[in-house]
Amino acid sequence: MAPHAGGGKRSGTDPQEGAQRMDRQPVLLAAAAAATSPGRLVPFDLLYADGVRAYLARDWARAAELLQRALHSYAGLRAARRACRAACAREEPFPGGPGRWEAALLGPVLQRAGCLQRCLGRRLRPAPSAHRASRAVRRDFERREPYNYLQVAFFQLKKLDQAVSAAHTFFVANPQHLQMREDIEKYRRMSGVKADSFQDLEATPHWVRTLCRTGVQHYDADEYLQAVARLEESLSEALSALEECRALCEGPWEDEDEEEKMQPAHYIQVLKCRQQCVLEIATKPGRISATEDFIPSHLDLLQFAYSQVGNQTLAAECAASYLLFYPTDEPMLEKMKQYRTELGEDAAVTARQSIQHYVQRSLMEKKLIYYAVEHLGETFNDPVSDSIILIFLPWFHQLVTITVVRIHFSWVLVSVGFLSKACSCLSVLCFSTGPLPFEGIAVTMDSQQMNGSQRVVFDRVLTESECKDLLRLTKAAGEAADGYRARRSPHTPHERFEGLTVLKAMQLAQNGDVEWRDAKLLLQASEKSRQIIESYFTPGKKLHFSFTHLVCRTAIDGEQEGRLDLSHPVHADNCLLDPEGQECWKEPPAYVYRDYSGILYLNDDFQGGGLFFTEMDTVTVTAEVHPKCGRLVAFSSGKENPHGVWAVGRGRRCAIALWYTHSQEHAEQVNGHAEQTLTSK
Ligand SMILES: O=C(O)CCC(=O)C(=O)O
Ligand SMILES: [Fe+2]
Repeated sequence: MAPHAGGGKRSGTDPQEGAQRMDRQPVLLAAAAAATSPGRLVPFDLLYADGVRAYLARDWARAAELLQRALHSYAGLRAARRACRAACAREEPFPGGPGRWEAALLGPVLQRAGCLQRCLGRRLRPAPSAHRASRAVRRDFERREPYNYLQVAFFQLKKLDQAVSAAHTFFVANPQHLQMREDIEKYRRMSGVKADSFQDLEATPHWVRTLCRTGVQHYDADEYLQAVARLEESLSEALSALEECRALCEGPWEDEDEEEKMQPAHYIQVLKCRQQCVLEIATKPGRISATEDFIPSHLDLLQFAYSQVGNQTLAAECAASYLLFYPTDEPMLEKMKQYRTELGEDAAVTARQSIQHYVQRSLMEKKLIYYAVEHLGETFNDPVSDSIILIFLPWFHQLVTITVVRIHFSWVLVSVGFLSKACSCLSVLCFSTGPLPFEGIAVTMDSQQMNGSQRVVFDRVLTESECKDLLRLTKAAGEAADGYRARRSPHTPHERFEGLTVLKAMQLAQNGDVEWRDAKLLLQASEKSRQIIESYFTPGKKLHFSFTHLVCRTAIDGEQEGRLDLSHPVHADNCLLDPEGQECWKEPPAYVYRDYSGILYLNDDFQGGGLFFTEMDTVTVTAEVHPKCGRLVAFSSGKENPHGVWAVGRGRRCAIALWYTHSQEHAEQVNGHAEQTLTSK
């Protein structure tokens, strides 16, 4: 059975565009046919066009070879650009005083142009201009279209594992592609397909995470030599991931000719995007210790591991590097003192150069952005969390105060389409989060498996009998004398909607309409979810209840025929989605202070009602969650997590919707009061 019988062109742009160009340039065609000589990169669009021709002629072996070479050339070209951008970025001057800020912003623009041209000229043979593929072909590569052809070719060649990894790689970038979804399902059912063939060949090396995890495992097992080796590797991977992220901040270029003529406004966008990279690398990718961020926590563990294997010099170097992030960290300062004594006062102890460079560069780029905010009317919503801001003290405080007063917090979100793209690659790094505070709970899906960031599914948060009790609570509340009845859903005329808050549950218990035990269970379930979500996403940083709502959605019989709407339209929980503008406005009436959302499901005996996540366009589905008793889905409440609920076609779907905030000011008091009342019962 062929996944695509007929093997015709299925989607994407026509690579024959490249072929037309090829006809006009026979010399390059010869180059495409020739073996790649060292240092020579055959233009990827030519290889692609040849590959697709072979594909259409059903010459599978040649198609596979050419398409693979096209991908290889494309990767080589990107690597050359990355290397040049990195090299030219290093040349960007660090200004010395306030008078030179303007020059610092404008200077690099001019300098880079020349630098990039020279660098690419040295690296790319034939000349850089030969590598300028048409926009359509570039788009195909961005969408991983060559893998779509490749999987068919491999399948025909009976190279099943390669077909599967090509299919998977394509699917990761095109999760809405139904045909490929079906093919993947077919592959999964085929005997002879290994589970580990489902690899994303374009992913930030998946082994980074493995490295990091094994590093921590060795550390936990007191195997410090091995721990040091693995942690050093994963730290250096993180730093190169940062370079990669920074390089991606500068593209994709609409027109590569533009690349050499970068405008100041674009440079500022690039700087903002790079700040996002700092966030993605230094914080979000996950904490390997309970409270610190990715890079500093590596340094902390390394510092200890080196001291255990007797290398005090390197231990001291890691401690000094760590202090660049947390300069007032008492325990580390204490250790530093100890290392100095052990090594002798004369020994020079300095932070690692790579870490110094990272910290200094982030700081300087942030300064440039704030300069632009202040003087050039730029807006900036600083993505970097307050723990990282410590790096920027004391300078940061002073500047923030001035800036904040001047612009009255009117920063808006950075609207750079490529930003999320550039940075999403990093959220797959070592996502090993804080330990869960309860036994028996399983993480069923993490952000990577859900194709997004800050998303997770836990199972077994409630037992079957707890779900039953809570469902009984919803029934009893619905039947209560005070008319707490289901109304038509605010979201759809085809469903009824009942909502019960913790406070309401208590009042009903007081009236004897529901059981105290069940009302108490509602509170306990919310608190348990809060603790799970806090320890998973924000260990060490308190999450308060913002709002808790036990919601049931019931299909109205006889009103489901031909229904096309959703039970809950796609939305983000703390901002107003604007799919056309690819924006999400963090302003009222959105609940802007909500930081994390959770939904704890109670049942699955209904039809439809799945929760799904989309891209900002609200139509490209990236992940789905099927409700069932005890399943808790949690995610950050912002624009990175637009979500909706499929129509409930039959039955009643109940779940506790939970929202949390870091802001004490917006914390819901009800749960606190409820707790006092209920614990006294
Ligand atoms: O019930 C669900 O699965 C999601 C509900 C939701 O997104 C909301 O109430 O904001
Ligand atoms: Fe929501």
